[in-house]
Amino acid sequence: MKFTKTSIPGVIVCEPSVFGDERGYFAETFRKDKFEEFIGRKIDFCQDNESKSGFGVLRGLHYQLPPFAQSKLVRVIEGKVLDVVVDIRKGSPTFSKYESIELSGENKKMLYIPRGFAHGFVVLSDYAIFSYKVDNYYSQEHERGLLYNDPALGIDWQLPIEKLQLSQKDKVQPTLDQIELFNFSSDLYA
Ligand SMILES: Cc1cn([C@H]2C[C@H](O)[C@@H](COP(=O)(O)OP(=O)(O)O[C@H]3O[C@H](C)C(=O)[C@H](O)[C@H]3O)O2)c(=O)[nH]c1=O
Repeated sequence: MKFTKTSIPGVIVCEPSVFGDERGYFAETFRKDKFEEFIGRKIDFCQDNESKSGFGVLRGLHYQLPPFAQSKLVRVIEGKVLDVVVDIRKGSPTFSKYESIELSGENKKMLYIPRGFAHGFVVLSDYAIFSYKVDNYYSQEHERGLLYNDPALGIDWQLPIEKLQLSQKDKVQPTLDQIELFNFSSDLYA
């Protein structure tokens, strides 16, 4: 497993070793020991999620408030997405900054997203099967959103707006200046 830092400290690209042979391939997609060694923190993922979406579907930007804040390890099993994370931790040196990366069944890249970030993705292939681990359970009461095209974020989703397909909920999410932020200083992992 290869770990690579990104422009936002704490957001990490993970690339598994893929062992191909005449039958196909094998890859270890998660190793708790190696993962914890690199991020320097214990991690206890407690829930796996999977979603399938067609071309142009944009899911996000979503996060959960404490005490149900979630860190995520996300990957694409089939297809290709542009994955986007936004730092919404008040006081963070990278507050309001975003990082984006193409994740695909082909490149097998994964992204580790710490607590304190809004997350979303847009599907760039005909369809994509998206799979991810979270370290806190789903809590509808603590679920929040951020408007995907908030001008304050300036996210390049790579597709023209007319190609995008969002849920009604995601079309009307609040903007950065309206949402309840995380505190960079508080320990989100207590
Ligand atoms: C997230 C979640 C949802 N649900 C139920 C709630 C709804 O009845 C249904 C669809 O939920 P939603 O439209 O919020 O699904 P997504 O738009 O894919 O939400 C996800 O989108 C972005 C990419 C994220 O990072 C979050 O993990 C998550 O918010 O699944 C559950 O039962 N458990 C869950 O953990």
